[in-house]
Amino acid sequence: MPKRENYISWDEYFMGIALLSSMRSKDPSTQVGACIVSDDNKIMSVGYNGFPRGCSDDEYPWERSADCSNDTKYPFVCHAELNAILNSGGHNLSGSRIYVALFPCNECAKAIIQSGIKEVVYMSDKYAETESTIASKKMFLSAGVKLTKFTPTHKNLKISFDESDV
Ligand SMILES: O=c1ccn([C@H]2C[C@H](O)[C@@H](COP(=O)(O)O)O2)c(=O)[nH]1
Ligand SMILES: [Zn+2]
Repeated sequence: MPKRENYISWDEYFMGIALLSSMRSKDPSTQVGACIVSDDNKIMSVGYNGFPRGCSDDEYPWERSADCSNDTKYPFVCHAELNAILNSGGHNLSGSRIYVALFPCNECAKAIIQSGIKEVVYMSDKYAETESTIASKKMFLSAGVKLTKFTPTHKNLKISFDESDV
């Protein structure tokens, strides 16, 4: 019997894991997932955006705007990329790549560069016009981090939990 032909690429596999991770996010507006992969295609860590441990999802605010910035999510939420870096358990991330649903902000860009990650594969760049993203791109360029827009060959992937589908 010939091998299956319609299998997913490495990029689709790792971006798929980043997107699956993002589905754990409680952020009602933007769910971000990240997956860090070694140069020999081993998954080193994953993360998604959420409040730090001990900071309840039900007590901290999910608002995008308020009179006081501490009544919004922004000072408190830990970004997907930073969570993925912190979740890697201190492993050497030099030469790895990170798959992200959303182009990293300037704070995540600094953490990505300092941890030795060499490539960012991103899907959405919806905040491309913001100062944060412009600063990220400037730093990535200076630091020699490769930026790759994710180009899938499959438009959608289906995951079924129906055991009769196995
Ligand atoms: O690099 C990034 C940038 C943003 N995030 C998270 C932080 C927030 O939870 C959302 C953005 O919310 P908006 O309502 O779209 O402003 O995305 C991240 O994880 N990584
Ligand atoms: Zn960020």
